[in-house]
Amino acid sequence: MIEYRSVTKTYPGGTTAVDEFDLTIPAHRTVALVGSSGSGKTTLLRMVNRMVEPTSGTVLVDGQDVRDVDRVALRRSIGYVMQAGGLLPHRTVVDNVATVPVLSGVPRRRARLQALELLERVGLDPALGRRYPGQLSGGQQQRVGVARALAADPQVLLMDEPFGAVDPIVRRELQDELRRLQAELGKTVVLVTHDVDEAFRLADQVVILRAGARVAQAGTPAQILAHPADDFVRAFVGADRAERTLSTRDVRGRQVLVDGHGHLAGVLAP
Ligand SMILES: Nc1ncnc2c1ncn2[C@@H]1O[C@H](COP(=O)(O)OP(=O)(O)OP(=O)(O)O)[C@@H](O)[C@H]1O
Repeated sequence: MIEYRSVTKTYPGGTTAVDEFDLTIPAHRTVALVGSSGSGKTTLLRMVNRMVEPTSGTVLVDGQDVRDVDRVALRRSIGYVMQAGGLLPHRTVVDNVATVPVLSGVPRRRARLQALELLERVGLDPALGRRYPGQLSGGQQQRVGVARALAADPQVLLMDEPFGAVDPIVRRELQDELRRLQAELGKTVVLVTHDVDEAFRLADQVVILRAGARVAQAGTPAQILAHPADDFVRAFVGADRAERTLSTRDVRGRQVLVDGHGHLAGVLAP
């Protein structure tokens, strides 16, 4: 479980990126922080592993104030996936994945074997382990980034625009993969994205942020879509977008769903 209690972050230049933020993220759930550029999403994420320290307030992971945990130990115990993988270019894929376990004392051979298993787990051929990151596609690099974040078997996974740098088809594949992994592993995932569709697809809870990380609305995707809190949320999620407004029609005795463009969206089960 991750708790933000009245957290504020004012950067040295005077920008208050996060203003009195409160949120509880239950264990084993995926929460998406969504908002436009500069709304404080990355700042919020990085406060969990102390890459950013709050100006005031407290962040707790499993009931423990992160300030009371050694920074290096904390960072190694929390998986972090960033945009474009963030891989070390001069290390092979397998060594990228094995780095944190080796630093934490796992013998190199065992760490490499585990890394090969992890590559398989994220849908990559382990033979790619011998390559360098520059010899992989963007989507493959992102998968390696996920494998690396999982290597220390963390309870918490922080993901900052993890699929931002790939094309829409690969993005969709990676999203499906993450859903599968999440169903299998049950980590506590905090996902930062500016893509509301991605948030709805992946998260149990979605938090929509205005500037200063002020919560415009928090809820399940269904709650937010059905009852947007205000015009800001409505505009942000496009609740009235044609592809989201569905209605039923009777076609030869079967109920079919059509979207606002009149395109078939599905068939209702009898
Ligand atoms: N190291 C820093 N020093 C000064 N100001 C910063 C720093 N990091 C972020 N900011 C400012 O804090 C605000 C929030 O930034 P943050 O990166 O958390 O937002 P974001 O929602 O993740 O944005 P994006 O989607 O563009 O990544 C912005 O106004 C940004 O300019």
